[in-house]
Amino acid sequence: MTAPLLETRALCKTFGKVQAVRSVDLALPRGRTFGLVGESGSGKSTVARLVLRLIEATSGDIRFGDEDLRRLGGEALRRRRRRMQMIFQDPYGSLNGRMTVGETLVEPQLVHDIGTGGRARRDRARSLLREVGLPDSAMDRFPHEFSGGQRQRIAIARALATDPELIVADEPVSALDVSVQAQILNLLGDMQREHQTTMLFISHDLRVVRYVCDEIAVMYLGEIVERGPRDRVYDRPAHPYTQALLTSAPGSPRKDGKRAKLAGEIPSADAIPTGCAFRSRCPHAFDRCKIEAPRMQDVGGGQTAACHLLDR
Ligand SMILES: Nc1ncnc2c1ncn2[C@@H]1O[C@H](COP(=O)(O)OP(=O)(O)OP(=O)(O)O)[C@@H](O)[C@H]1O
Repeated sequence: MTAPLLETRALCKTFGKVQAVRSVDLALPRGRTFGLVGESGSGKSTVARLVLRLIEATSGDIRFGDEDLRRLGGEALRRRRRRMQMIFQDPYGSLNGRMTVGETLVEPQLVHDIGTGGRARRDRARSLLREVGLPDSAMDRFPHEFSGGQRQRIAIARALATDPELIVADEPVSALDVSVQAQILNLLGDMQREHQTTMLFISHDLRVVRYVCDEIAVMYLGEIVERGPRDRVYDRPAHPYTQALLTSAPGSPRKDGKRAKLAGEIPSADAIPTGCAFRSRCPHAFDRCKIEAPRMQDVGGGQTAACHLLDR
């Protein structure tokens, strides 16, 4: 095993009384796609913003390569940022409508001092467009002239323009028509492999995550409750929350009727249940779950989960 590209230890973020991220340990292997799943409000986007240092952590560590990301400032942080890019859910909002596609792809190169001269940068922009399946003629057009899927292609090309080591994709296909989602997921997968980029892929949709991720972590109310290689987590989910998410997913193949669907709403992050945070919705909750928070434990095959049932 090579050292992970990105690692967090006991990462926490509070917004007043809201505990958005609670002691998250992550390790993203280089050149792989790591999926972070959970319902809306589980803290996924906050983790993304923390690791890109768009917001400051309340406590905990973030290591990027051999650097302590939370201590970086000034020029060193700027250099680091060049190696990290984000792809957002909304390709309409994330592209500047007043810039042509060519300008959109040249600008990050300028900001980060990549390439020498306008000509080289425009050549690179055209080659990025071709990579994401758009013609050279797109260079002089504006984002609004493209469909949602095409705009997400432009956003992917822009993310690649600085040759990043890490791409954080936050719900990158959730705003797209279902018919276009698979194309964009394929493209992201191809790009990731081609460029050997490490990707943190965030989605509430387990089907989407299964499609692209090598490893998966499941978040609930700011904590990671289960983690492991993709097939292990899908085929043998150990945590009742993961089981319920899988049973509740549209098109779920699990028709064995043994597993409960996800009941009720996720509690508010400013009133997290004591003990196990999932107990208020867990069909298996018992006394111990009220008083003691379960620790992550090994369930074999590189999979870990935090549930008292595992001790039974
Ligand atoms: N700037 C903020 N101020 C206050 N609370 C916040 C802020 N950002 C996030 N939160 C809260 O933190 C919790 C986690 O939010 P976050 O957006 O990270 O979840 P998520 O899993 O990404 O969900 P979604 O998909 O809806 O964005 C939520 O309760 C949210 O309301």
